[in-house]
Amino acid sequence: MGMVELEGVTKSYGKNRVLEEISLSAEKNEFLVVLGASGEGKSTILNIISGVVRPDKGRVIIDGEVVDDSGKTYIPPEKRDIGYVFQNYALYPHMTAFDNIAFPLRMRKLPENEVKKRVLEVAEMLRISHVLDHKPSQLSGGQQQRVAVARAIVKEPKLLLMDEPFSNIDPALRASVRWELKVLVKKVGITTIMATHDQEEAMSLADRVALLRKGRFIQYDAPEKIYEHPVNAYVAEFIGGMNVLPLNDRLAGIIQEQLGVKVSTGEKLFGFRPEHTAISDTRGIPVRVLGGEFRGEKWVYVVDLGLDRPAKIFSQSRIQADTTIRILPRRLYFFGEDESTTRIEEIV
Ligand SMILES: Nc1ncnc2c1ncn2[C@@H]1O[C@H](COP(=O)(O)OP(=O)(O)OP(=O)(O)O)[C@@H](O)[C@H]1O
Repeated sequence: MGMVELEGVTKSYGKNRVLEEISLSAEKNEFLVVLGASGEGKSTILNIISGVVRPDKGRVIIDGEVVDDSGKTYIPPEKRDIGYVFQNYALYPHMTAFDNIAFPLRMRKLPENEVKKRVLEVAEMLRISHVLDHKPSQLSGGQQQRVAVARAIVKEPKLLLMDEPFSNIDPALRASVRWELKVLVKKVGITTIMATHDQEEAMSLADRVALLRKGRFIQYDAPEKIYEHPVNAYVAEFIGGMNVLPLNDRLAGIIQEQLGVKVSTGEKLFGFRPEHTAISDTRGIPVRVLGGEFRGEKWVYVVDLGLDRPAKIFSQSRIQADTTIRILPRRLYFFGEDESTTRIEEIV
């Protein structure tokens, strides 16, 4: 049994069905990311786990204890031993960083010398010792986030929940703050569930990603597995930006002739990743180069395959716009009528 289990959780707000029989299991010390577009219900999931919101149906189990069975059993948030980092951090504005972090310990009536010891320890770990006498308004976004994380973990909870914890941090700093946070939660050894809409953030942090869409988890797996084996065209595009394109008779013919892969009837879409595409002089799918952008380590080109939408490819060298080239994807994905993945073909 995992540290956190959701079993068949359903939640509606009025007529708006937000969660539909979702189940989830996070192992002890796992870093789980709930990924979904805005409004898909990520915060609702965290709120159900923390106990702020109750499910209509299903059960919530933390460390083997049923904390909500959507009936009589309901353990309130303050008794669930959870640390919560809110999207806007929700620091108490009139308190110093020290007092913010100390707050959950003082609520538990710990002796003041113990409070001080623990606050100083966690502040050092998060490198905010020098700003402990500052009020939130005197802190940078990154420092505020660290105070919020410190406040959430200072009582050594069983579980850490974080709702979009990087959204208020300068994009240039996000990658390093993200990395620090991952190192920290692994060092402390705490089961973490984080909500985000940012697939790159999810991929870089998660042991496993639970991808939420239309009230359900459509894929729940390690980031590499989702990247390599997306269950459908939506996941393929959302995770890592695969080119997903309609498969007409002309393209099916080119794929068979040039890449040696026979297309089956019923396969309606095909896909390939920009980073899996080589440019070939001898064979491949002919495309017209519409334009490109220099990104330092590579060029990103938009190319036209004669379909209703263009594709992206990466290249190490400059290609003239308006020329026709041949592209050779290393791996091709095929999707059926309902857009689920039918097969993956390695091109040799
Ligand atoms: N208290 C509430 N009353 C009514 N509707 C709500 C309530 N809380 C959330 N909702 C609705 O439930 C849906 C899911 O909201 P939720 O905040 O869980 O999504 P989210 O994925 O976290 O989105 P975001 O990333 O924008 O915060 C939305 O349609 C939202 O309007």
